[in-house]
Amino acid sequence: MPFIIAIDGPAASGKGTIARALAAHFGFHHLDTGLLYRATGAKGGDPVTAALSLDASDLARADLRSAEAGQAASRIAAIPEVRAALVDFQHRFAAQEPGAVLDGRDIGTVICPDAAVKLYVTASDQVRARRRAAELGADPEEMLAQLQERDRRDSERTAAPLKPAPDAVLLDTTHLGIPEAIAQAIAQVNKVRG
Ligand SMILES: Nc1ncnc2c1ncn2[C@@H]1O[C@H](COP(=O)(O)OP(=O)(O)O)[C@@H](O)[C@H]1O
Ligand SMILES: Nc1ccn([C@@H]2O[C@H](COP(=O)(O)OP(=O)(O)O)[C@@H](O)[C@H]2O)c(=O)n1
Repeated sequence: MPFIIAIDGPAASGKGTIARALAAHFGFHHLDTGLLYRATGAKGGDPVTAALSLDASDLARADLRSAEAGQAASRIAAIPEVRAALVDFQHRFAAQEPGAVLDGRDIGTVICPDAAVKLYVTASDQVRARRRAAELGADPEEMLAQLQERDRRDSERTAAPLKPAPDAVLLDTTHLGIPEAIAQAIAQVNKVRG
């Protein structure tokens, strides 16, 4: 049985940073599931067809990290048929030995409800906006409005909304530096791995 770590949370909370570090530390595979939605939105055309035909070149596009790609992703991510089209790929990824770390919005609730460890990573809206604005060279106030709009859409949709799984451990990174946040995540995994 592969060891699965599910990491969910709102935009720019530090999910990817923690997921990459956990995968490196434990020698696991890592999938940023947000990239699947970003690539689907960026591909254009019918989003269900786009989701079903994603290939490596779609996922390697240089523009996927932009704020615009994030907004487009969150719009198509509310369509149940788009989400359904991406489930198999995520399940196959999660089945890899010796383990996998997947980060997104619905990993602990829908995609991998039996994950060995579930983390729900948060940070205050202002801190998340500041960090993402610094990363993209954007205005923090505009970024705050964008992140809040995206979080609202992701939380209010009916299909796999953003919310913590009942058995998720909350990790608030508002006052944590990257090394501290990673250390806390590793400690949570070690509690389960023994
Ligand atoms: N604990 C932290 N302290 C300071 N900056 C952080 C922290 N965690 C992540 N970051 C930075 O914040 C930005 C968003 O982090 P990221 O891991 O991409 O979030 P997510 O995957 O949730 O969108 C990145 O620029 C990252 O380097
Ligand atoms: N498992 C997932 C991952 C992302 N998404 C959607 O894809 C968008 C982009 O996700 P992301 O993880 O790349 O976004 P950031 O948190 O990195 O800003 C989100 O706002 C969600 O709408 C989703 O619905 N389910």
